[in-house]
Amino acid sequence: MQLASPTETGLRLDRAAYGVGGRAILQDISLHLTEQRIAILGPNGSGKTTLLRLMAGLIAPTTGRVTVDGIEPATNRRAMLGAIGILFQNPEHQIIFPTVEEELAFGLKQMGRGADEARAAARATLAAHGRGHWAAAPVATLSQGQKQFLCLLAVLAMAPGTILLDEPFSGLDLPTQIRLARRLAALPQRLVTITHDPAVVTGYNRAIWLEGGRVRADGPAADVVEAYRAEMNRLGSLDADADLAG
Ligand SMILES: Nc1ncnc2c1ncn2[C@@H]1O[C@H](COP(=O)(O)OP(=O)(O)OP(=O)(O)O)[C@@H](O)[C@H]1O
Repeated sequence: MQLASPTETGLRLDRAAYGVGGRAILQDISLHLTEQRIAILGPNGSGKTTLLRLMAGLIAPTTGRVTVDGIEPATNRRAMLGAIGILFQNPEHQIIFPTVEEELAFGLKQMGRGADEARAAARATLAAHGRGHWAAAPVATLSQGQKQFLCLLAVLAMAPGTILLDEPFSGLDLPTQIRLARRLAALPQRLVTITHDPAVVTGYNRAIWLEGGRVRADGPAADVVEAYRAEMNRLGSLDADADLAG
């Protein structure tokens, strides 16, 4: 196997852009992400989810280049299964099978495992996280937080080197958020996390602030989060003034 050179390892975007129907959604994005904990910040509609979809290869850049360890994800979906996992904001968009075990086995089968091996690995993943009793459970009987955890287990079962998380805590109650945060913090994988909540990225190495489909700031997480928080507070106070004036 040929190893990627240091300039190719990690997630790279070289002048990547993405547009739909002539409308630019992401523009001129150049990033080389090698850190273990990376946050993506930005207001609604700034392009965060689209950026994760580009990184995962779910969409291809309209112009420019995206690579994961030197491989273009959109044209090498199979190679990406073991390289990059994505946890969507809404588990309902991720889950497609009726039972927990089938859901977990699916990704493993996609990676080329036989049906029996995939089922055994699915059960092993559940057992390793104290959820062996979930195997035969209909997914419909799980709560929102349990479904979110199932989606995380499905990603972990495939053991990707990088996990992309789109607002992993949205819609979860506080104890479930705390448990999930603890599990995520303990993972050895590289995490790229979209969030609106600066508290989520405490201890992160790097943060990227997107605005209008472009990178507005990129640097140490603490600095970017502080600048982002100050700007969001400023915008929030402008809204309040407008309300008073109205
Ligand atoms: N396939 C598409 N077709 C048309 N417009 C799209 C498509 N995908 C994204 N957009 C638009 O691009 C913009 C960025 O969307 P995106 O979901 O990436 O933003 P976001 O920063 O994740 O937003 P949010 O915080 O609200 O989830 C939005 O205006 C969205 O409506």
